Amino acid sequence: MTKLVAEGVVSRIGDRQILTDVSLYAGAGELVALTGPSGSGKTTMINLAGGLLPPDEGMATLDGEPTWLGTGDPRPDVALILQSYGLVSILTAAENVSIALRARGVRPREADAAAAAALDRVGITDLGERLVQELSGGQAQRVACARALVVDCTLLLADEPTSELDEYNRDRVIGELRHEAERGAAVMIATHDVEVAAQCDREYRLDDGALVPSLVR
Ligand SMILES: Nc1ncnc2c1ncn2[C@@H]1O[C@H](COP(=O)(O)OP(=O)(O)OP(=O)(O)O)[C@@H](O)[C@H]1O
Repeated sequence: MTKLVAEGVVSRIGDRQILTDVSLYAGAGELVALTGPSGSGKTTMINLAGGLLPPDEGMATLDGEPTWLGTGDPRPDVALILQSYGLVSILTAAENVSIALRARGVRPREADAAAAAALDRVGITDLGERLVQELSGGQAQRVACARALVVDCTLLLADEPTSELDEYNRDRVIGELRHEAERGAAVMIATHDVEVAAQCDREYRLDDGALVPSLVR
């Protein structure tokens, strides 16, 4: 069974400790919330779990293998929804989603069909041909969600994936992340939104880089 495990993770920037001895896990089929005030270390933990950053101490593993590959690129079976989206602004919404599959060796025609279906899942069927730079913040955020949904990943890490969405679209996106968990992925969502955290199965709360044990559920 797929499992993300972080054990004793420490992250430093210069002299500052950003994460202190963080241990957590997310198993296949689970939707796990990572909450905490602004600056508490959620993005750092998501990036580290996704293999974008190496831990200074401890380890993050997926199915027993380190998520950090030494390059800053995530493993192909890991999908991330980044806080900054990380979309290519001069490509269309559909191209941004399709590219995630093409980069994994899927044939263009198949990738394009899957991209259209993923845009449909997040309610932006009609925006496929629009350049990302012409989209609203909430529309672009849903393109970033579609790009993560399309790859059938084993670990999906989402950093504030609904911060720009109205309630309807927020619940729709969380519903799609739930589908990914039901399909067998482990899903971790960093969020400020108590409504989003309430829809998750378990919650880890960070405060100033450390887990708050009484608020782990
Ligand atoms: N590149 C960086 N250089 C210096 N400090 C950084 C850097 N990235 C993050 N930090 C610091 O690390 C701490 C944790 O940041 P992080 O973005 O992980 O928090 P967060 O909980 O995701 O915040 P938010 O909810 O505001 O997105 C903050 O104090 C931040 O200032």
